[in-house]
Amino acid sequence: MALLEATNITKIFGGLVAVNDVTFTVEPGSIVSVIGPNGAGKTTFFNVLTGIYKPDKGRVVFAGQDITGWRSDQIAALGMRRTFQNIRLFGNMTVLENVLIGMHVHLHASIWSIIFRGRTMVREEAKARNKALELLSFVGIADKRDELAKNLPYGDQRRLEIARAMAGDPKIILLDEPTAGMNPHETAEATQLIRRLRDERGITVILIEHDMRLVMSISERISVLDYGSKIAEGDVQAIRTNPRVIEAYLGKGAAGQAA
Ligand SMILES: Nc1ncnc2c1ncn2[C@@H]1O[C@H](COP(=O)(O)OP(=O)(O)OP(=O)(O)O)[C@@H](O)[C@H]1O
Repeated sequence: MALLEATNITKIFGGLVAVNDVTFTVEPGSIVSVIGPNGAGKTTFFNVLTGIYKPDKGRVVFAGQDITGWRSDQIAALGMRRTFQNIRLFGNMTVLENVLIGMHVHLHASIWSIIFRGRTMVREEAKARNKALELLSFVGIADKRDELAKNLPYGDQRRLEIARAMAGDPKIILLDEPTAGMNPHETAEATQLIRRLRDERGITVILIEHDMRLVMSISERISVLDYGSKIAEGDVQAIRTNPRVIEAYLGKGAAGQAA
């Protein structure tokens, strides 16, 4: 059974059809990418999947439940987490606190009592802190646990976002341009991390990404959007050799890079 099934999703802003009748299925344990030129509707589609927008038409089924119209916190609690194109960390909180925030839907104690060490919550707090530290180790920034998030280098902020997304034990993580602004070395490291999410933690991954080298190296399936519509879907080979995709979306240079 598919983990995520979005059927005939349409989202309209005023007169603009940002997502147009898109059907998209994700199998558990896979890494899939959504690509397309700027303004194609990728982020809007993510926003519909994660409950930030309600679709004007269509249905989203996740982990066997119809989640169409659910709030984003309810969807997160069911096991769908995401990162954002523009990093959204709590800059004036520490790295560790940012991960604890990501855990809050799973804790009985309120996040404030954890941060300010409410007496009755000591045991739960210790468990949460240990888990947060383990996640920071997984993404490779445990040594920075006490730094303010805003002081981390850019690549580490992206890692922290992933650790925070992992904090709720998600079944699936949606990554919106996780390597935007990274240098090639950071991008290679991020690629490894995304692969490890799936291979070592069993987390299904959906990726919006403009870096075609990354997309082609990591994706098992790729869906291509343009002007809100899905114009192609398939494995790397099918997308790489699809003339419409090459000409309209990858361009000759990118297609060469991907080959
Ligand atoms: N809240 C909004 N209100 C009105 N129009 C919007 C809104 N959000 C997105 N749009 C429009 O919808 C279209 C799709 O935008 P979206 O951000 O989903 O594209 P994208 O494929 O993610 O682009 P990019 O690769 O540049 O991030 C664009 O024309 C955009 O201007």
